[in-house]
Amino acid sequence: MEIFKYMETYDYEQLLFCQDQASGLKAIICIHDTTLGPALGGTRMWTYASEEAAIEDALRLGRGMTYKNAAAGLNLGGGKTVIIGDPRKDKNEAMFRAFGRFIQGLNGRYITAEDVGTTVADMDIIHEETDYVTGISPSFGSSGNPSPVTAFGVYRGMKAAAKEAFGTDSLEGKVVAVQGVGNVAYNLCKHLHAEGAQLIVTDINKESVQRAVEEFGAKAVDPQDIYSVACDIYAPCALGASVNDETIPQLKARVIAGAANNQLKEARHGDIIHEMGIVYAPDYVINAGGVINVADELYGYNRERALKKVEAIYDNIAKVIEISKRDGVPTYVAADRLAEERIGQMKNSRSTFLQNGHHILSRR
Ligand SMILES: NC(=O)C1=CN([C@@H]2O[C@H](COP(=O)(O)OP(=O)(O)OC[C@H]3O[C@@H](n4cnc5c(N)ncnc54)[C@H](O)[C@@H]3O)[C@@H](O)[C@H]2O)C=CC1
Ligand SMILES: CC(C)CC(=O)C(=O)O
Repeated sequence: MEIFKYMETYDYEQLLFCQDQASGLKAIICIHDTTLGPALGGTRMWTYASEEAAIEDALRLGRGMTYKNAAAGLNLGGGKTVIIGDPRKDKNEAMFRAFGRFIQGLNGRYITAEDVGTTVADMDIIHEETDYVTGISPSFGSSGNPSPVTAFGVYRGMKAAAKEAFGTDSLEGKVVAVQGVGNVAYNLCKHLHAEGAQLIVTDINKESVQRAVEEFGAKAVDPQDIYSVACDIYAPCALGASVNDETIPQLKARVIAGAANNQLKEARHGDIIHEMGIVYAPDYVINAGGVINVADELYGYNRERALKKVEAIYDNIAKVIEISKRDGVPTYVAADRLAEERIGQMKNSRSTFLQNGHHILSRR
């Protein structure tokens, strides 16, 4: 990968490699765009097949956060971190302390939170070194684990997409195929089960599947079979790129609505599903509940206020569908237009000179 070429193509600001030998920390922080404010995005810990795969993930996820935060109406830019390692084996206190010091060194340009492989406990350790971390324990006045709130937002967005596809936003009796029943999807399943949806689930972790079977009466299938099951809604809630050339021909669903980031392997897959008449709820619009929740900490966390904003993901998905129909474009393009319009307007207003920080004559 030609990194600078890639950064230039998608207008990235900064990519940082952080290494701490004693703790084994290998982290890549990507700051994509800070037009709207400091870059906020979680930290993913994963066993990447190669360093290149980790860099690509950081870059894609960081850019996704710029669009997510802009489309959600947050005054935040986009960034993300990936830590290379196995979250079940390689974590230690010193690793997250070292990482916290690197974040502190950015002086507020980047604020972190949880993502796949990291927990509230990890954020609490980072907090020992920096204030630029959200989703820490509620005892600090923070919002805690973002996953249940992300799930609530996905549930709301799924209803809006269902309204478009089925003429009603009731999910009662709808069959939902859920890929990955981790932190977010477990909570999503709770909402869906309560509304009377039928669940088909899969996960590479057998215990997670068993929990969904026992608690929600879900039907379990093998990971490779989740794409082809007879269902109304496909909810990708594991990792990215599950909508691709191999899986699209297998899909029976009329709606794709789930929590995973970067669901489309490539943009053209969004065009294909659009042509097939599938209603796709763009990933970064529907899964913004977590970031909306942690961002509320910047104003003094108020859960009621945060949940009200997350509830409105229903309206945001409806708006994206409306733009898609008005402009005759797939929903992923409509979502990009929504985000880019806001960033573009702010970029322009920021071109006005303002003397921030030191006085221009302070060198005297
Ligand atoms: N946690 C949050 O608040 C937010 C999460 N997301 C995204 O939602 C997705 C899920 O996040 P979490 O629930 O927090 O992560 P998680 O790690 O708790 O859950 C992911 C689940 O997917 C399973 N999985 C991985 N590969 C799989 C495969 N090939 N087939 C089936 N299952 C597989 C894992 O075993 C795990 O149970 C991720 O893409 C994450 O980036 C997006 C916004 C916020
Ligand atoms: C988990 C969130 C709080 C932020 C984030 O990284 C995301 O929305 O993907």
